[in-house]
Amino acid sequence: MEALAIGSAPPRPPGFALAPLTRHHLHRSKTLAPRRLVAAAPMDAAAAGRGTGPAPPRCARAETDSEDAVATSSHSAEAAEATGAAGAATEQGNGALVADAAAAAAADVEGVDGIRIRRRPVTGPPVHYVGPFQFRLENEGNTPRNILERIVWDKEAELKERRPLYMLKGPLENARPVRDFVGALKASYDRTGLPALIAEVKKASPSRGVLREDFEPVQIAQAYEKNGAACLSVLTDAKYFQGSFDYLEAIRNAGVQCPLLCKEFIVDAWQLYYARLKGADAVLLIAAVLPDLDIKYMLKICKILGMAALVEVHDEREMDRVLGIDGVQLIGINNRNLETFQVDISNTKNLLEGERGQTIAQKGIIVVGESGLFTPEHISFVQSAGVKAVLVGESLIKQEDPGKAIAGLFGKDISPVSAA
Ligand SMILES: O=C(O)c1ccccc1NCC(=O)[C@H](O)[C@H](O)COP(=O)(O)O
Repeated sequence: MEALAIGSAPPRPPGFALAPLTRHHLHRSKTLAPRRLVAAAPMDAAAAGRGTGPAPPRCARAETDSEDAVATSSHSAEAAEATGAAGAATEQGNGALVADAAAAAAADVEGVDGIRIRRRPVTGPPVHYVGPFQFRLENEGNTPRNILERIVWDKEAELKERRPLYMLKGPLENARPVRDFVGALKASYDRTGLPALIAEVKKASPSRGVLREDFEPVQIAQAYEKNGAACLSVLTDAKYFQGSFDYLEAIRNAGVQCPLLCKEFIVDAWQLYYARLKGADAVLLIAAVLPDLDIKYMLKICKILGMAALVEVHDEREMDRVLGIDGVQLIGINNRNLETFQVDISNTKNLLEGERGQTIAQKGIIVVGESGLFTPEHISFVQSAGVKAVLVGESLIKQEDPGKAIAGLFGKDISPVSAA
């Protein structure tokens, strides 16, 4: 492992000097999306708490407003704040023209960075008070369009509370040694001839609510390991998955040998260091959220930290982007549609057909099939599509004995003991 370079400024891999803070990451829509004045909706817990009262009077205009801005990189929101991006708004008269312009702006974001998830609006939702009542002006620019966007915006707000990076330096030097995540997947595949299992320690999810009431992360992790999981994935997001970095740490400290994936919504390099500090051997990088430049930058940091990166894609476009990035060892194909939450495992097959599958084979990339795997037939379906590993949460965690459920999922006992 290379030496950790943490000082007062975040380390920058060679060739990436100042890249995260340049303004080219910042896409600012010059035209305003149509505005709607609404009573504050429960966008978050705090807002929900405040939103109970008599129906507010209709209000024609806000006194303050802000220009829409879409930041498209992990650092661009900070950059925008630093440069005072929020400005006064002007009202648009022609709704159709404005809608067209908003659509063009959204397409422009994809065109520039290839990401589907917009970053936190620089100004946050504009809030307007009339006497005791609170209103929020909703528009396309400040309203998350799907659950992943909502999660990411909340994550960016949550990260404002983080400790400065230099404070992680000392503890990081004493972090437990990193385990070989990719090696464990390969070894398991070679041992069983079946896709290696990354078993997910997942208490709840936005699509399914609470999956397991009596949630004992360490016990579950131990049971997964005993019954043949190659690696574990530990949800650390608290708000939407009821996860915790403490779970990751506790599992690591309990002597579990399986390498651990920190299942977090990474939007900032700081999270990589923190994940490592808490015992992660691998992290998730979501292509829908991160522009190519951020993925490259984060892959370099992962390498410095000795961690693997599971780069997650949802569709052909994201797959093509990720296949164009050097150094990707693991690609996860998520079968869950972010807009509808529907799970369709044929997504894995579709994305591995033809040239893409060939490129993946040539590059020696391990593909991980993610989400919606419940039966041995599902496992063999994604295996024939080309996956060498699977990431499974719900179908195991909901069973009375999640460890024993592994044999049910694969149609046979895959525990190391059974092979001995
Ligand atoms: O699980 C969700 O509802 C979800 C919603 C929005 C973004 C991500 C989400 N899940 C993360 C995952 O990738 C899954 O936890 C993982 O693939 C396991 O899926 P499953 O076996 O279907 O629990």
